[in-house]
Amino acid sequence: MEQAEIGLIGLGVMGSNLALNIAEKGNRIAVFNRTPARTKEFVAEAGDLAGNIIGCETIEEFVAAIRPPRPIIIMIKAGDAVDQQMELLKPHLSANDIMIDAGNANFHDTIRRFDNLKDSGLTFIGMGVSGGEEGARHGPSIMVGGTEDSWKRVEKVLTSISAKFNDDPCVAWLGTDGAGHFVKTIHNGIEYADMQMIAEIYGILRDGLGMSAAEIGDVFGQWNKGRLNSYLIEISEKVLKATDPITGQPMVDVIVDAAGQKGTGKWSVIEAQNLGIAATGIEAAVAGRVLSSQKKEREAAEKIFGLPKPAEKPHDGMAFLADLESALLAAKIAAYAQGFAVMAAASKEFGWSLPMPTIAKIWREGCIIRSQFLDEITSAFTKEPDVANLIVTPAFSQMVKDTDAALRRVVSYAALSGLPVPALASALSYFDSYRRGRGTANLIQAQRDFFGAHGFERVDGKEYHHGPWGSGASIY
Ligand SMILES: NC(=O)C1=CN([C@@H]2O[C@H](COP(=O)(O)OP(=O)(O)OC[C@H]3O[C@@H](n4cnc5c(N)ncnc54)[C@H](OP(=O)(O)O)[C@@H]3O)[C@@H](O)[C@H]2O)C=CC1
Ligand SMILES: O=C(CO)[C@H](O)[C@H](O)COP(=O)(O)O
Repeated sequence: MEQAEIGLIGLGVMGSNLALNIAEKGNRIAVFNRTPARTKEFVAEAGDLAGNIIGCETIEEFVAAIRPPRPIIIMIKAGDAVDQQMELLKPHLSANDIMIDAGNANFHDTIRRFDNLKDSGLTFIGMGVSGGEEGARHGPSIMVGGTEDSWKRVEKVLTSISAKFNDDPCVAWLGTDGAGHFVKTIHNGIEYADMQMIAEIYGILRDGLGMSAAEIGDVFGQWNKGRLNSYLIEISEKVLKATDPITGQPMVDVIVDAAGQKGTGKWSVIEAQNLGIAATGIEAAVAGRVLSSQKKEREAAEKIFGLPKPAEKPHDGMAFLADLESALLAAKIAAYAQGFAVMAAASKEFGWSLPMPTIAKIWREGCIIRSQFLDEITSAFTKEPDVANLIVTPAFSQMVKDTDAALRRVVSYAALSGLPVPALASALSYFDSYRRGRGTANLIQAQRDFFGAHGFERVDGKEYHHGPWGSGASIY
């Protein structure tokens, strides 16, 4: 039997769709799944594509079915499962074979796996894949980390299966070892912020203005034709207009308001903190999911405090809807600017030289945060690849100037109505902090010096000084 050019392990949601995508693009692929019944089922359901697929029930059979040197994609549950799978695979591989972890790995694990294989003759690629089930099947955005040589060996097949924005493939080599998985993690962090902000706007429309799910869906449908055009707004409209087949209620109204999370948002926040970058939108989104999951506590608290009466409805409903649209854009700018700032800091820290314009480019199609907005980010970074913060580029500073007043009005309305908008409010505070040359940390420095003799810099000199705090202060 003719050998396959590539192998794939893990026929779950992502792996099975990626395998069909690879087969459809004319590549012969061998597949293996821990539970063999799934492999049989997958091949049986592959239809016309089955001719390009070799289903294997054992690892030995799987490895033998791929032409050396073998590129092998591992698309399984992230974490220990990947280490276990790699250990099972390793003894069967030969020099120059490449193991490609395509799951949502923590980039620290990717660096460790990359280093562990360095002297083995085998190669490791850590590859972020975004786009969910549909993306995997018809064209995901792919973020590759590893050696440049290993990238060149898989570039052709990855380019063939990736999403395309116009004719540009949404796949790129972003740097060594953990670069690809780091960028995927921040992609997901931004995804969390974007989703949280959309949910907060939904909350204002539902609980402040009293709109039905379908009416809110219409609003998002309108916005999707404008500056907020994006996959997440598009699916929000579809979700809000869907009906529960069991009760006939809007589907969204019968879903428990407790969000799951698998780790990438939390990792984004941890890395941002480690790198000293304020990623307030992502932090708010992760905290928002945590609070959402404390449903019983929230219900008990509502019994104690009740809910505040919503503020008086805005007199000009249409103007307020326009404010909400602008507010969402303003907050989105803050979250994306923060995400890119985290990547810039990581690039320096880990020596990756992450290409910001390329990252924005490969997020324009295929991935969950794909949008028109990312094309504008691509243009801004192409003009100024090393800019400190996206919000100071000419295009984005103008957008902020055009929208920040609306964000202020929306956050004020939400605060007066007792409606939680942690991500929108964090974006406003971020702008207000970032653009204010003289802040209030002088008082914090004085307090630190008072209780801990930490010293402070004076506005009229560079050396550290202590204040005249008198008795009771720790320096006396
Ligand atoms: N779903 C999504 O939208 C996206 C997911 N990802 C990432 O892709 C990866 C796969 O996700 P997804 O396809 O959704 O997951 P699924 O739950 O659909 O599938 C999980 C797969 O992992 C296999 N598996 C689990 N544990 C082990 C193990 N110990 N050893 C070997 N195989 C194991 C399962 O095999 P078995 O059938 O035997 O249980 C199955 O093939 C994850 O890292 C996920 O975070 C990335 C982008 C988007
Ligand atoms: O990577 C993805 C999308 O880009 C996956 O869907 C991931 O599972 C999303 O994260 P979480 O489950 O934490 O919401």
